[in-house]
Formats: sequence, C-alpha cells, structure tokens
Amino acid sequence: MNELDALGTEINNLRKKQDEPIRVSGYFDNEPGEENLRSQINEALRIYGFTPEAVSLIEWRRLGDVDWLYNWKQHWKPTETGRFIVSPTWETPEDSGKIIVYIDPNMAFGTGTHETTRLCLLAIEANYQNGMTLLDVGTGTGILAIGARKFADDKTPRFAGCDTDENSIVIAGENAELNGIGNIEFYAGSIDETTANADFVLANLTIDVITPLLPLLLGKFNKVLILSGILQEQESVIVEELQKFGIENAEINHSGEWISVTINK
Ligand SMILES: C[S@@+](CC[C@H](N)C(=O)[O-])C[C@H]1O[C@@H](n2cnc3c(N)ncnc32)[C@H](O)[C@@H]1O
Repeated sequence: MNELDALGTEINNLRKKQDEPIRVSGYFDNEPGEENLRSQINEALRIYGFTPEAVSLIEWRRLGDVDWLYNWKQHWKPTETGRFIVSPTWETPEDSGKIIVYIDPNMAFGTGTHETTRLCLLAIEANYQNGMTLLDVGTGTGILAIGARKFADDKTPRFAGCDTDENSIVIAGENAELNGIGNIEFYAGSIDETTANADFVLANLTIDVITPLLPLLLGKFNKVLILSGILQEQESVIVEELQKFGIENAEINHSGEWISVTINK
C-alpha cells in the first residue's frame, strides 16, 4: 500500500472515531507552511464528512534521514484479487495461471491493495467483454486500464486513461511499458464533452468528484459504467443521484466500508 492508498484507509478508519480527538502523522521533505497544511487537511477531511475546521492543533519536529521508500517497499506484497495478482516490480509472484499486473506506483494511487481498486478489478473480470473500448477516468498508476488490457484476449480496441494529476499520467505510461503494453492512450486532464466515449468506463474517484461528473460519465459509456471510491454510507446518495437520470437497476458491490456501482446499458 503506498502513501496515498494508506492515507485513504487511515482517514476512513478515523471517521469511525469522530467523537475522540484524532492524531494523524505525516512526513515531509521540507517544512510545510502551517496554514497551508491546515487548509489542505481540512479540505481533504471535509470530503470524508468532517466539519470544515476539523484540524485543531498542528505540531511538528525534525527527524533524521530514513529511507522511507525502502521501508514502505518491505511491506507491500503481491495482492490477489479474483483472476488478478497485482505485484510490485521488485517481487516475482509464483506462476499460478493468474493475470499478473506489475506496478511501480511511485507517488500515484493504485497498488491493488485498496478496496476501491479491488472492487474495480472484480468488476472488470465480471463485466468486460472482448472488443469493448475502455476509458479509465482517474487512472492513477494505470492499474485498471493495464489490468483490463491484460485480461482481454483482443488487445486492439482503443483504451484510454486520464488523470488530473500529470505525474500519474507519466507513471501510468511507465507501468504500461513495464507490462509490455504500448497501446493505452494516457492523457492529463479529465473528461469533457469532446473526450471520446467508450463501451466500458471506469471511474474510481470520490463521491464529490463523481456527482458533478455523472452527466458526462453517463453520456460517455456505451455498455458498462463502473463507479468506485464510494463509502458504504454514501450508497443512498449515489442511488438517488442515479435515479435522477432514470437509472434504477445499478448493481452495488461491497468491500469493507466501500462500495462500487455497476451500470449496464
Ligand atoms: C482513487 S484514485 C484511483 C486510481 C486507480 N484508478 C485505482 O483504481 O487504483 C483517483 C484518481 O483520480 C484522479 N482524479 C481526481 N479527480 C479527477 C477528475 N476530475 N478527473 C480525472 N481524474 C481525477 C486522482 O488524481 C487520482 O489519481
């Protein structure tokens, strides 16, 4: 699990204890400005249902040099989800006939350990049909587009992945190469009216990002739309949002505190 995946899980665990004071630790290369840090953490916590001024105290101290990357690498092991094994590039999983997706996440989200990603991998296995074009909105490490490409027998349909984080796009391209895949179009940015649509659209984002994008997402998929990154307690919110567009038959899948939504046309 890399830093971003771990932070998502940690915040989620913290939400359960909102009545108690909560301490979150972070590590920085350089001293972060306190006000800037406060407003960024408040903004991130707001998405998870905390009050707007949730941060009450910031304390910091200098630490000696530690090889954080090395420490983290010790703990991330290949993770099996359905027919997929997502593996760090520095591990060699046993050949068990599964689809191995090698990932070096660098600073992008998507190591295959987070429930939201795993729900999407299961949804690919259950719903992707040969020949479908694919669009992965919020591609992060590229894990879902790469996984789907390896899963499909037909490697020719157009696959694209986008992310508002430009670094993720570079990392996703590198991961595709690591997996011997050259024909996924990764681009920086989000979806808009002009972005090509696809048969199979994946969107592992948070609910606050998904909701305003719903009209576009619903207009972009021809056959299957997978939404993930939604908390179990937000199920009624997404169901109501979808009802506004006349969608009553969405399939909901659960993993831990998270749900994914599958819509078939
Ligand atoms: C939860 S991660 C998902 C990463 C990967 N697809 C996975 O399933 O593990 C969400 C990603 O969406 C990106 N993102 C956030 N808002 C976005 C938007 N409006 N359009 C496209 N990407 C967005 C973030 O930068 C982040 O990389």
